[in-house]
Amino acid sequence: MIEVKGLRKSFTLGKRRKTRSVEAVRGVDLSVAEGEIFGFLGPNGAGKTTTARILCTLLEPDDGEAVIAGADLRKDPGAVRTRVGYVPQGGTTTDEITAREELVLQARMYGIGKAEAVERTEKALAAFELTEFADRQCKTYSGGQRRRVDIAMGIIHEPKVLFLDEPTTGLDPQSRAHLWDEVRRLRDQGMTVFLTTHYLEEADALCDRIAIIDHGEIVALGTPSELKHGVAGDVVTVGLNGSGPRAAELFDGRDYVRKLELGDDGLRLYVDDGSTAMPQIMRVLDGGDIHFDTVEVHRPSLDDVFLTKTGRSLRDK
Ligand SMILES: Nc1ncnc2c1ncn2[C@@H]1O[C@H](COP(=O)(O)OP(=O)(O)OP(=O)(O)O)[C@@H](O)[C@H]1O
Repeated sequence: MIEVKGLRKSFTLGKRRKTRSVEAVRGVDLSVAEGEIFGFLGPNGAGKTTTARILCTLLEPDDGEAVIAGADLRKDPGAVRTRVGYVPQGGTTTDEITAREELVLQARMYGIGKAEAVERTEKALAAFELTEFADRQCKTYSGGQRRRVDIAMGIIHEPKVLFLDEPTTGLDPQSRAHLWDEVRRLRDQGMTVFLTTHYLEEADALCDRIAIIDHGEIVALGTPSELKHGVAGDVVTVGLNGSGPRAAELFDGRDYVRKLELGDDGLRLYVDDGSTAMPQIMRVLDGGDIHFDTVEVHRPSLDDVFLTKTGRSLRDK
């Protein structure tokens, strides 16, 4: 549904002799399947918005190719525009206008006839649970309600692909969860969703596949579990009192242990899959008569993936 090859974009900053160039997007390749929720995860300034804006025809790339919903970005930007919806960071609603007016206006801007625009508006208001306050000015809405109006506006012309730029920034956890449900509902109806986020939990919980972007380049791509599993495996930590060296000896050379470390907190065993390694570990501990205080499995997070790929934590951003 989205095929991107070698996408590049630089911006020039400053004036006259003091200009410098920022390479916002540096050769991005990606492929998004129909009906997928695809996450573009990265820290501030990584190039997420620039990529999304290019793919929605709002910015011209310096180089590269893209085909979106069957339309070529460079040769037929008009066709791309009718097949995508874009919800920018911060939304598009106007304070003094009501949700109903916004939606009808948006539909009309896409050339949809009046009766049809009104009908689609009613459907969208119901689907996004906005009917109750559809005739109140947008400035009276909560953050979550206003975001739902933004998304309803983004899909009123029934696009094939919806681009959501940081859709849950500034929302409380409950509104965030509600919005995730809305996005899943759109996916279940067959829409392809491309969303940018810097929230690890959002990418993990919501996205079918993720591209991690840093300094304009994709550093990792896959399903959340592929990414997490690929870099680190699981870590089983056995809290021991005194018998650490003897336990380490017992586990040394076992085929399910990739690596082991003896630290202050006990023995750390790096394994492919904690749930299958655990029974074997317990048997070894039992058989060796090793007394332990705790056994814990740590599954790697997307932050571990980011850390492995970039040497930095996304949580510090
Ligand atoms: N219009 C512009 N003029 C100059 N530089 C720009 C412009 N737009 C983006 N940039 C720069 O390009 C880089 C990528 O920005 P972009 O907005 O794409 O990042 P982002 O990953 O979306 O970040 P955020 O999460 O903060 O929105 C940044 O260094 C940014 O300062």
